[in-house]
Amino acid sequence: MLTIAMPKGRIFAEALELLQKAGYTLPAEFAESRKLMMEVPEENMRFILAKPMDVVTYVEHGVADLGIAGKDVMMEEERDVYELLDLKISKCHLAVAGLPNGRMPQIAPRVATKYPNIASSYFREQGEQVEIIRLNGSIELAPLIGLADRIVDIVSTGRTLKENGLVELEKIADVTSRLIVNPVSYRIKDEEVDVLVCRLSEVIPQ
Ligand SMILES: Nc1ncnc2c1ncn2[C@@H]1O[C@H](COP(=O)(O)OP(=O)(O)OP(=O)(O)O)[C@@H](O)[C@H]1O
Ligand SMILES: O=P(O)(O)OC[C@H]1O[C@H](OP(=O)(O)OP(=O)(O)O)[C@H](O)[C@@H]1O
Repeated sequence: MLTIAMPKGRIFAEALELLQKAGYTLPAEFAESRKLMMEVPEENMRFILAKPMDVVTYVEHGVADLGIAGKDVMMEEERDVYELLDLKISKCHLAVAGLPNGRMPQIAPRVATKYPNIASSYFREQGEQVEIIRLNGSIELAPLIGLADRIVDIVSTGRTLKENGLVELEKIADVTSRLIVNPVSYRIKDEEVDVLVCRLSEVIPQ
């Protein structure tokens, strides 16, 4: 049996659709239920539902064999998991944004973000020393209220930036969701994992 950690939230629906397209029959209540663990004996699979940032933790600890996680999450922390497939769902990108004409102060510019490691390595590579302010959401608020000079955040349609009068300044990286696997599961359940990978590969959007 394979245990798969699914991310709650916006990736969930797209990931579920991909699994269904790949021919997996999943219970109808899966999308609506509040249950966090569900067995699908006919498919010899078990699903757990986790916060997107936590999926990789379940997989790394081996309590889930596989998981679906955004590339942003994979970039933020180096973890002991393998990336098997780019599922090409939940497309977005990581970017630096700020107020139009908002200058970076010479001394200790502040950058608000949910991704402190990505942001600090990005600015380090640019040769800029910044103070990172970690937030958990509504990142676009930070420059508006004077908490930060820049933000590093996900941009998809650009609507959140636009509606808050911010502009994208630099793109950091493209982001899509990935199928990840625990290294030990990959070794001992290789046949089951390979079947899933093959079936998903055939339905990944181009
Ligand atoms: N606006 C977006 N459009 C497309 N994909 C996005 C967008 N924002 C985030 N993502 C991708 O979806 C993943 C999960 O984002 P989501 O907002 O569902 O989770 P979260 O940030 O943990 O949210 P919350 O804490 O509000 O539940 C991110 O890691 C990223 O890969
Ligand atoms: O370019 P857009 O299509 O507007 O999408 C980008 C927004 O989506 C995400 O926020 P989310 O909705 O997850 O809310 P959050 O602020 O709680 O992270 C991200 O952090 C941006 O704020």
